[in-house]
Amino acid sequence: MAEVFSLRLLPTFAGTHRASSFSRKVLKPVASVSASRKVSAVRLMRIEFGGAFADLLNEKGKGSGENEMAYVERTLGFRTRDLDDRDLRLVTDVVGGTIRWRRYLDHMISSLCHDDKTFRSMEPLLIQILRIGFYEIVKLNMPPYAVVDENVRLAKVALRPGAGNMVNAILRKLVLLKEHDSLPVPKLEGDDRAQARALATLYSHPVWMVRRWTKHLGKEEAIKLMEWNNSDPSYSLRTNSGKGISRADLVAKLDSLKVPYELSLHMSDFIRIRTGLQIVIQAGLLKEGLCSVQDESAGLVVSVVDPQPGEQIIDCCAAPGGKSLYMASRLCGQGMVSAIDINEGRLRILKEAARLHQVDNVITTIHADLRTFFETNTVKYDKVLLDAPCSGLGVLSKRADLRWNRKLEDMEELKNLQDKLFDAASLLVKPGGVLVYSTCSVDPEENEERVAAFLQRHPEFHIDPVVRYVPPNFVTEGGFYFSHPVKHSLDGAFAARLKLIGSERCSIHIARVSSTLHNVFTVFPGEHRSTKLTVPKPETRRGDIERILFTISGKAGLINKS
Ligand SMILES: C[S@@+](CC[C@H](N)C(=O)[O-])C[C@H]1O[C@@H](n2cnc3c(N)ncnc32)[C@H](O)[C@@H]1O
Repeated sequence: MAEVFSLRLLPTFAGTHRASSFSRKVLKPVASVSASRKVSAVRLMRIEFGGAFADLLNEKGKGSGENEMAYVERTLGFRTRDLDDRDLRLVTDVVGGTIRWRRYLDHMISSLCHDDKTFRSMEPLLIQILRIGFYEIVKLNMPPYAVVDENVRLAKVALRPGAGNMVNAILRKLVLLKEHDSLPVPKLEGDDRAQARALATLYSHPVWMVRRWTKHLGKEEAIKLMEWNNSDPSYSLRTNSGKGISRADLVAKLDSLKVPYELSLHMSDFIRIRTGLQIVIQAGLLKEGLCSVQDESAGLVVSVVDPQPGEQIIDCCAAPGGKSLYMASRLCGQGMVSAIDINEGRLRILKEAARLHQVDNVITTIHADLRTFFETNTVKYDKVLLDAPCSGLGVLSKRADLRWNRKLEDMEELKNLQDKLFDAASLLVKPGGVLVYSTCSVDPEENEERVAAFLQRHPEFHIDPVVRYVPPNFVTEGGFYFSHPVKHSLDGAFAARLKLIGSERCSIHIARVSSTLHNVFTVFPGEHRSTKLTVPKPETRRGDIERILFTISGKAGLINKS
């Protein structure tokens, strides 16, 4: 398709361009720069400044091209031809890799600039073009002079001739250094802090993550985890048995599309693919509801829940619905999955997917904040899944941009939210029922530590070891499920299965301490444990067991006054 030129003024990207870079007209033909390179540069701008996602999974196959082209036109001032399948793969690889290696690439780019100020004052689009060039030369080992040539041309047409000259000078320096095997990389020396900074650059992660992982895992394991996060992600497909599709049916489809695959070792309805996801998307397998993209590590969380036909299940943080859909399909049409989420838009996606997967007769969506849901809800469930909002530190290989968006401060906030949601979810469990707490994090503070804190507040629950539900190499010493990216070559995930004791097994004793304080004792016969809580409500009497247990969980204000 012929290139089309625009004479419009170029807009800013969230105010990040310098004025000189966009208040000018594009006059020169730009056909000589590859479409994938132009799209990659613009997509990187969108991800860094416009909140877009790094992966193309969020796009609906080829149709996304139109969207992409509109962004290209708005940012660069000219259109480019539509992307073909090969271009799409290239964009996915270059964008994912350039984002992952950002810290490492920036270190090298700034080392090859005159001074740090030159780097810091560069236009954002110029930085993206340089990052792409550095990534292609250093990590993809592409023919260096072709890379230099193309990136110089892109800088010239998208910015100005001077920008092209700068790209030329810096990339040529890089090529020379690479040829002499003397790339400017930091040395692993000095005290812990200096080493953490060096590791953060060498493996391109935020320093706080490196410090956290070296503390929790040790240096060697932390490095292995970072290497995993920097590797190309592989994906799994789950066959949609709810629609009567078997794994053999999906295998036949993949064969006909020539997409290489491996059958999952752990789950009978999963297939792993290393490459070819774009082909699967473009062939319409997801759109037709034949399968879902779901990591086996997430599927194993559903195995921990172990949905059985006829059960009432509630998925407390359900959207966009990967686990709800899988649980629904395992109910074989009998039972119910109530899917709550606070995010209405994401819940709509879940509803649409349920229809597509023909499990909408089993799934009911509820738009609510779990923290207050119990105030109006009276139903109790056999199984309660809390797939809590978390840092996502187990899925950094798939979510290339996430590492740069997460901040250390998020962790405290997330832990508080997780505790609140955990307490709220516990109120939905039937006596004798099951509560599963899960995350896609590898961080013990979001996993084991949250469970331990919960059990302190809720002695009415006890750990039900997951050994009966997942393969033994996924079971931790504490009886939890844990998928370790390096050990299992899957995303990181965690799940604890907790059981609420039957109410008949718990007795409550209330002793008056003073006119304003009562001690509430819950006694668990046969479990050799009891808990005591001093309740500051003189009116508190034997009352409703759940309300008292709720009191024990720390919400004394909600105790039944009757
Ligand atoms: C990890 S995601 C859930 C992923 C989902 N289980 C799946 O498998 O597709 C966490 C979800 O929690 C939801 N969430 C966060 N705070 C919530 C709250 N207070 N009440 C209900 N949902 C909440 C978010 O909107 C988000 O969709």
